[in-house]
Amino acid sequence: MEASIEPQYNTISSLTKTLHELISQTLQMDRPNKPSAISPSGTGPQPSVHSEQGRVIASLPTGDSVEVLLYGATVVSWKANGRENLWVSEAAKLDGSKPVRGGVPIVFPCFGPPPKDHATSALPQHGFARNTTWEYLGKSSSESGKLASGGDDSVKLDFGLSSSQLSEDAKKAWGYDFALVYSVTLARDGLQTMLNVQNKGDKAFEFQMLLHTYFRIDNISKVAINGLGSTTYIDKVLNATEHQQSSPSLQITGEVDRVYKSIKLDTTSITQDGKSRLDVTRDGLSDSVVWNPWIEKAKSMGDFEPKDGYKNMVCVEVGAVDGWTKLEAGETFEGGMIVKSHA
Ligand SMILES: O=P(O)(O)OC[C@H]1O[C@@H](O)[C@H](O)[C@@H](O)[C@@H]1O
Repeated sequence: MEASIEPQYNTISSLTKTLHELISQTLQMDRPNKPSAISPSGTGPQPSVHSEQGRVIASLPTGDSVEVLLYGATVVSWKANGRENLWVSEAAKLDGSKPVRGGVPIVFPCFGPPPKDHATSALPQHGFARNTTWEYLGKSSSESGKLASGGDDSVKLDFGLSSSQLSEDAKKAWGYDFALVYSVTLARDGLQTMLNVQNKGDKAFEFQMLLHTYFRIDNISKVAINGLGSTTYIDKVLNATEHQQSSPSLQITGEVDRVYKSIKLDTTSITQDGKSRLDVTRDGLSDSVVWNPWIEKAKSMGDFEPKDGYKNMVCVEVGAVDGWTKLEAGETFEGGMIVKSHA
């Protein structure tokens, strides 16, 4: 039986307070590299952050930038070295009417169509996080984490979503008391996106999560995905049967929809013409999905444009999707990725 929610937040200010408390708890967690404040030194150009039309845009003095829609906390652009690294469909809806086809939609609390016999069964495919409007919590600090740069070379944006912000339908379908904080750190040497999941209620819940990242690439026929050799995967194109990838490198020559489980190497690399293009490092997560819809599936998706856009994108999606992660009352989980873009 699902837990019922007691109304937690009577006012917007108590919600904001709770989310800020959550952030400060997050910042106090035992991490190898504690966050440091954005340098107020003023000795050189500083990162800039501004919001406009439901999105938050951060830029570094180098010109690198990131844009995050409040709808779904979807990262819709990440530019590094003058190049866009994310693919967004020309027909993507950015008005909150449906999840964004492109960028980095957040999949939570279920991946794919939820199983009928699970507490998520009444939710839509990939859950509610990608089609709910999040709150911008501010640029609380920069965080070096596995990124080398910090201080003036990086900026961290925090976004929050809790049970009280869900639509009535979503609350009814998944009545747990939770809080999510999504931290997007733009640094000179990469982008870090971390999802912190907290069980705020008195009942355990199970969830899956995934950062459904659409990477922009020049030409799919020149691309290889490396770091998934000797890994077991579920092939959703082949009736969800289980296989093992023997080759260290995957070339994409048709529809691919694979869930790689318990991956041994932390980093999955995308190479183009044999040269490193993007390195995707899992942090606290052990699964990844590789997806390219190819010709027919791209045609069948109304919001996928241009129709031959499958040649310019590949999804490498880090997550916890093999089975379920159980979070006891009061417990917290954190997972995400660090992506490096090679010029
Ligand atoms: O069309 P959606 O809901 O955004 O999903 C896109 C794809 O997302 C991938 O993560 C799934 O593995 C695919 O099966 C799915 O088709």
